[in-house]
Formats: sequence, C-alpha cells, structure tokens
Amino acid sequence: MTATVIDGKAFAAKVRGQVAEHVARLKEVHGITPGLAVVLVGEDPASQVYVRSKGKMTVEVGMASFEHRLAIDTSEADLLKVVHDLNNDPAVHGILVQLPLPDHLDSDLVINAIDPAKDVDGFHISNVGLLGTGQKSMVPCTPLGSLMMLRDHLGSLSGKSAVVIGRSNIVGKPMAQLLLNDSCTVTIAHSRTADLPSVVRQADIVVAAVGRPQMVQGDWIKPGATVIDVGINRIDAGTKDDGSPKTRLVGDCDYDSCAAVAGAITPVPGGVGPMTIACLLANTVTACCRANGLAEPEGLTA
Ligand SMILES: Nc1nc2c(c(=O)[nH]1)N[C@@H](CN(C=O)c1ccc(C(=O)N[C@@H](CCC(=O)O)C(=O)O)cc1)CN2
Ligand SMILES: [Mg+2]
Repeated sequence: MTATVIDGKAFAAKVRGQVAEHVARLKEVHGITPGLAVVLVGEDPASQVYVRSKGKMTVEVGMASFEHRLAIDTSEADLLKVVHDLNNDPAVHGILVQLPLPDHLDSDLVINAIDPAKDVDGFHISNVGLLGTGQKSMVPCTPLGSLMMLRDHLGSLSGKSAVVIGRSNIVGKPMAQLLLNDSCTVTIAHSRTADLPSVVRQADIVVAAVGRPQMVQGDWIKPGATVIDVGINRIDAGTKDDGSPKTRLVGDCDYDSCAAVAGAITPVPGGVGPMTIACLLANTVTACCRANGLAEPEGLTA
C-alpha cells in the first residue's frame, strides 16, 4: 500500500480562503474588522519566523494584526501589563503569546491572564475545562487543524480507534479530547508507554506528537490507518558544498516506512504545521463573532 498524502499546505490555503470570506462579510455587513495580537518575548529564531508568518497571513485574510515584540529580559509584571492592555482593547479579538517563553517567565501564569474569550490558542484553563466537558470553547490550533484533516479524509470518526502519542497540554491532551468528542475510542500513549508499537498497531487513527524525530516506524502502523504527524524536528543532514552543516525537517514518524503501510499520512513539512496558523486565523474570526453576538463561521470550529 502507498498512502494518500494529506496536503496540509493546500488544506490550509482553503481554510484561509474561507476565513477571508468571513472577514470580508464582517467588514461589509457589520463594519467590524477582526484583530489578532501576537506577543513575542525574546529572539528565538523559530518563534520569530512563526510570528512573522502569523502577522503576514493575518493581514492577507483582511484582519488587523498587532505585533508586540518584547526584549528577552522583559519582567513578568511588564508582560502581564501588555496582556492586560490587550484584554481591554476592543480592536483586539484574539491574543496569542508565542511559546516557548524565556525561562524566567511562568507560561501558565501568563496564559491564564489572557481573557478566555480572546484566547485564540485555547490554552487558558477555562478553555481547557470547557473542551474537556464538551462545551463551546476556543480549541488549540494544532489539534483543531489535525481534526479538520481527519474529518475531511475519513468523514465520520465515530467508533474509530485512535492512539495519540504525546501528552502535552498544547497538542496531545486536547487532541485526545477532540477525538473523544467525535466518538473515537481514544488511547493516550507516550514515550514511557509499555510496548508502544503494539499499542499503536491497534489504531485506525495515529496522531504522533511526541517530539522525537522519526520515532514511529512503519511496522507499528495498522495497514490502512490514517497517520497525522504533528512532529517538527530539525535534524542533521550532512554538510553543504561550503562545508557548513545542513539540516532538514522531519516529523515524529519515519515517513517512508509509515507511508508504505498507512492509508493516508501527513508529510513534514507541509502537513499539520500550515494548518496551525490557518486555525489561528479561524479562531480569531470565531472569537470576533462570539464577542459581537454574531453567528459563528461554519466548518471552522470543532
Ligand atoms: N502560542 C503558541 N506557541 C506555539 C504554537 C502555538 O500553536 N501557539 N505552536 C508552535 C509553533 N507554531 C506556531 O506558533 C508553528 C510551528 C510550525 C508551523 C509550520 O507551518 N511549520 C512548517 C515548517 C516550517 C519550517 O520550515 O520551519 C510545516 O510544518 O510545514 C507553523 C506554526 C510552538 N509555539
Ligand atoms: Mg517558563
């Protein structure tokens, strides 16, 4: 079997197109421009790339983008003041604090200071609790994007057996919750799970979010299963012509061996990653509609 490649780049472009249509309607009919504020502390190179990309795509879909770049030694009090001001800014419907934060800052404290209605990352404890009890919430972007791709590829997920490898608050746990809400039978596995290959082999749906490059092997995959690879790992790839080190991105799955067995698989890059930013934009429109008592965009929420 050779797996169908689930094209996250194309899917994300489609989602951004839908978001742009909603934004245009909000502007024309209601005179409202959704606004997204992104806060970056420090100069982590990957975070800078993601924040730049978020700002660019926010503007491309017609929304207002507010960027707050703070020095690496910003105090917790100063960061909390920025969050507080954004909570009270009526032009801002979504707030995102780029992670990871520098070590001296308490991520939980900062995230829980965001107004839950503007928490477009879905990381605030109120949103975690709402998702966990099946109530309307803001849903974390990477799991939401993964769910959209699964629904698009498989249709109903009801009754399917799903294994989520990874138990992080931002991917593994909310992903498991979303799959459960869609009536999957869900197992959360992780790096310490006994006989992980046998556990994964039971699954119709595998979501790999363990943060270990190419860990999941093809012989762990049930033939025909759908594999969502959330991992983004940069590994050595020899040297360039000038002798400098070369790197490449790989997922948590060993792509070639998994693709030989799976029914469908997301590539890295070009799979889940692009969906993360598309879902961030979708969440911002959702937050804006909710704040204004308007109907939410269909198909862009969980
Ligand atoms: N506050 C948040 N912080 C972080 C999140 C998040 O959702 N909220 N997720 C990640 C980083 N991230 C967005 O912030 C992100 C990561 C990767 C991609 C992406 O499109 N990746 C590409 C490859 C990019 C490359 O070449 O390096 C892909 O997979 O195709 C988008 C967003 C941690 N922090
Ligand atoms: Mg910290």
